[in-house]
Amino acid sequence: MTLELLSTTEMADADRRAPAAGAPAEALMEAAGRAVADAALDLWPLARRVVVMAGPGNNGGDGYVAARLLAARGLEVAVAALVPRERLKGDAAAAAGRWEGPVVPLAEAEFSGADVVIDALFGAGLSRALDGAAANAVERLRTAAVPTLAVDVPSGLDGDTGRPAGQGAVVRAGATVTFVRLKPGHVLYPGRALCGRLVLADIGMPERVVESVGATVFLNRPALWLAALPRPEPEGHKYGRGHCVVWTGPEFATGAARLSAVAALRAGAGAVTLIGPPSALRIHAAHVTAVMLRPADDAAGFAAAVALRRTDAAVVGPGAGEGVEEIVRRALDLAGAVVLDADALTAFAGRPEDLAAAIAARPDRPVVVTPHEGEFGRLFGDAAPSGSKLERAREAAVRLGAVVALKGPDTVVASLDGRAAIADNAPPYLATAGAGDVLAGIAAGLLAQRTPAFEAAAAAVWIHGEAAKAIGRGLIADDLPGALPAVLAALD
Ligand SMILES: NC(=O)C1=CN([C@@H]2O[C@H](COP(=O)(O)OP(=O)(O)OC[C@H]3O[C@@H](n4cnc5c(N)ncnc54)[C@H](O)[C@@H]3O)[C@@H](O)[C@H]2O)[C@@H](O)CC1
Ligand SMILES: [K+]
Repeated sequence: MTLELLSTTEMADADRRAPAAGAPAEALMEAAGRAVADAALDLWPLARRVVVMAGPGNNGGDGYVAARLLAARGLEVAVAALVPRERLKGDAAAAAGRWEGPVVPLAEAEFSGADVVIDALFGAGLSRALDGAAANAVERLRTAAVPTLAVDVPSGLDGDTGRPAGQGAVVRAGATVTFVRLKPGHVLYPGRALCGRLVLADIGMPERVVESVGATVFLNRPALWLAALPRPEPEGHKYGRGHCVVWTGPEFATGAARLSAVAALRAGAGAVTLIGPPSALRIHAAHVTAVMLRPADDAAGFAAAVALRRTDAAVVGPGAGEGVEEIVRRALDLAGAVVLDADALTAFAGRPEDLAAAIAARPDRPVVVTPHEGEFGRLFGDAAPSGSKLERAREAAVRLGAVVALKGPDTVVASLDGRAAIADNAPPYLATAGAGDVLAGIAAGLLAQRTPAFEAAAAAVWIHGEAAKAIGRGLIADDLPGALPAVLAALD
């Protein structure tokens, strides 16, 4: 699968440029309709009766093409039209003109007799809520519970945000056929769930047209960052693979920091040191062997411990405890790269500009912040970025001057240069206590080896998801570091 995700504006741009590049719009529509018909036959081979809901634009045009091709294959097809055919324009009008079967007004369509409903009401570019006969049809379709194949997106879904356009109704599809490239709304929740199974169809859009729109959002897959991952040098020294430090909080909350430290080591850091109160280090000593321990009672002690040896990456946050602002500041002062998570972000609750200023004081050294939604909300307080998850992660990256991994089932990694990666490989059982601490450690382990920040964060997110998949149900965070070698080996 190609990695670029096209925004609806970029997709419309590509549509406009296609004819000059040798791909006339009517040929693209014919190919799109054919892909829809093929998917219907493929996914529901026993279906005999099909209702095609056709909207006022080109999405409806694709529906008319699919109707014609399915009828030609002997299926009983009726079109349920949102607007009379005479009101269609351009290619959609031409496609509707070639449909010789029955057309009923959408308001009068009967879904319960159909084996499959094809939803060609609206495409990914819809910006306002479905209303009138369209909204009503979505509700009737829901109660009829007929399998539904969506064209481009389930109608009502905003293809950029993955949320209902204008907070209106959205079709819940069993499968969705989209064209040329996936859109962010196919991957971001709740869109991903509403799409059902995704089919990406090649409709003959010239590749150079897609390249010319300059996509900046990508599916998070190895091809995006593999070339940036460290390759151990055969003659390398352990410090050549980077030294990572992890701040540990008090003795009764050591687990999180330990998960980060072990994950950083597993991700390939040459050496990892836990730094913190001696009482906490005694607990760590009972659990870890390869991780080094260095006592420090406060921020000054932390700074002294960090300064003892070159520190290529630092993790502050997992199990750090309250009031770690000063530890964060020292880490930002002294370490090569810094990963801030959990308590480190909460220490700046409602003061994101203070964190941004501390980050700005160390230009050219990477910072990755890894909030979940709760930490994100606390950090930004009343001035929290709004919009889709993609927009919020991107705005946060710019405001903080850091790479942001906004976690969840569709983790978005946003860089400062506008690139973003959306993950689609996290299994649901990854939502478990301590999993985020492991993610912070993987990112730090990669950063310690000089992986650039965006690539390190995106790779960490993907690797973390794959490790979880390898473990399966019953996963606890303690299992994740041990699952990393197999995932990393598969990348070699
Ligand atoms: N991307 C591509 O390369 C191709 C796209 N095609 C199809 O073209 C579609 C996009 O076509 P359009 O841009 O015409 O988009 P739509 O088919 O979604 O229709 C948009 C039309 O609906 C109107 N509208 C928007 N919101 C409305 C609302 N809430 N109530 C009533 N009317 C509303 C708009 O004013 C506009 O006229 C895609 O979804 C896809 O199915 C294909 O035909 C072929 C190639
Ligand atoms: K649709």
